[in-house]
Amino acid sequence: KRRRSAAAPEHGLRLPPGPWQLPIIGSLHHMIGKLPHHAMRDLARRHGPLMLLQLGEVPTLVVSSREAAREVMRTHDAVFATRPMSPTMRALTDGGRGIIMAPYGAHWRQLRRITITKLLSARRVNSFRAVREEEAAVMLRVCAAAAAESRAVNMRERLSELITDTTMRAAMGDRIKDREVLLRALDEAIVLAAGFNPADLWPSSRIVSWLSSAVRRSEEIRQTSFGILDEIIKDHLERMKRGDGGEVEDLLDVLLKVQKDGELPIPLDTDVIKVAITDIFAGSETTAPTLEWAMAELVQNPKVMERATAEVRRAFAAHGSVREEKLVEAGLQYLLLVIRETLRLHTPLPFLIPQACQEPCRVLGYDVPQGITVMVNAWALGRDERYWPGDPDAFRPERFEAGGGSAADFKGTDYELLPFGAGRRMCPGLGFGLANMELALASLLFHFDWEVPDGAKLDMTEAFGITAHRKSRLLLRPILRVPVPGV
Ligand code: HEM
Repeated sequence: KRRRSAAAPEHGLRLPPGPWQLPIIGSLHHMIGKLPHHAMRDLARRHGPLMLLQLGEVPTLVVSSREAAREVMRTHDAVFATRPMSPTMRALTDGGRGIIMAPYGAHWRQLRRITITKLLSARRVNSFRAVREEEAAVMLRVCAAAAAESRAVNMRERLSELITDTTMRAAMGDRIKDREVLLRALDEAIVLAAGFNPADLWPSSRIVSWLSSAVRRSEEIRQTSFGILDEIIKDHLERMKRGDGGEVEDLLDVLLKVQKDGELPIPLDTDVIKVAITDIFAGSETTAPTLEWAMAELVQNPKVMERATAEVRRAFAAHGSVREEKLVEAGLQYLLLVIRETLRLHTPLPFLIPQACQEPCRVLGYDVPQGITVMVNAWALGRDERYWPGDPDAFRPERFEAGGGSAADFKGTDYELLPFGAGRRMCPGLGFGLANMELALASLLFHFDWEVPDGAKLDMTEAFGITAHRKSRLLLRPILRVPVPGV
């Protein structure tokens, strides 16, 4: 077959290869019937680790090897440190004013600094310890009730509720008006953000944008959530004035204080605070699906489940429940590897968050044009036979132990394992996310054994969406082994 480059071949440029294209749809026909990250892995096997696609009108560079990822995220990190802005994203994020979608520059740099030093620092994450423990206890009580009646638990519901409630309390406390409306708006925003909708694929077409409701709807959603956040901010400011800030300072308090102090080079306006708070929810969307996959893999792999359970029960036998303070002391090594292995196989953001090339650049001998969207197929890297020889698809946390075959970790320096990305735009919520995941998993395994209700094999199919979640819901029956306090 004839290979064609996605971007117009300019004079003397050596563009990366890619599959043949059709008018208007570009390369999209190569992806029909498959999940995008699966389709792009299959295409990359034929066209190579740097591949040009044309997704509708949008020229896209797909990165699919460790070496190519290192070039993009380390060697040329600054060149690729901006985000492409689709019409839907522009509407949802008020033109990229939050941290996730902000173009690279002074505004992003300032928000990133505030996020790292004040919102998601280790100290701040620790300050929400009690919130996490209380919410985990709520989940455990629901599981204990199910166990008492030999009922199965809908894990997706329980885990989503756990993460949503924990995040909500950390972000803006627990006295929230219109909580349900806000959560529904945020949920819908996540679906719209997945892209691959006509308005984002053909941004220049007026007919398409007129026919597609995505941008209109995104605008409405932002207005709804901004309206609710206005009220919440008003409440916070009144409480701060009264000196009644609640027990734990929440993230909105922190941002409002930063705003009031007024010591920033770029004043923090209230709309930016609203998008920044929304970003915290968006970032947390990855956590519950990861926990659900972890539980699914554990029940499918009884030996792993046994070892992880034994480790938690040994560490907390004397306490009768999992306490986060002790969790850190106990250092549940194996459980952490279970999480690492889950993130490898079920990379929650299969393409990370798209980046864009800010200036013409050479990568692995190819010319990469300015403005092109860059997608790193982290999911494909995590399952690549070259980096995980022998059993790339097997769930085997032991692979990360000494002599187990891989020393890779997800800290952004091992480019075959990139669930949190790497470089300047790497996830600043790693600590926040891990704290939630560790406590939740340790608690579930400490108190209960888990089984599939009819002993059937689980369906491990993934659903379409910006996060790689399970297609079928996960129903598991808990069997109480250690009493849940207060039940
Ligand atoms: C399992 C948990 C999580 C995973 C796998 C994950 C993954 C990612 C990835 C892949 C990126 C893009 C990195 C890049 O472009 O190189 C990212 C960015 C980001 N994440 Fe996370 N994330 C998680 C949890 C969280 C949590 C809990 C929060 C907030 C509380 C959060 C906040 C953010 C923010 C604000 C960014 C944007 C950073 C920027 O553009 O400068 N994440 N995350």
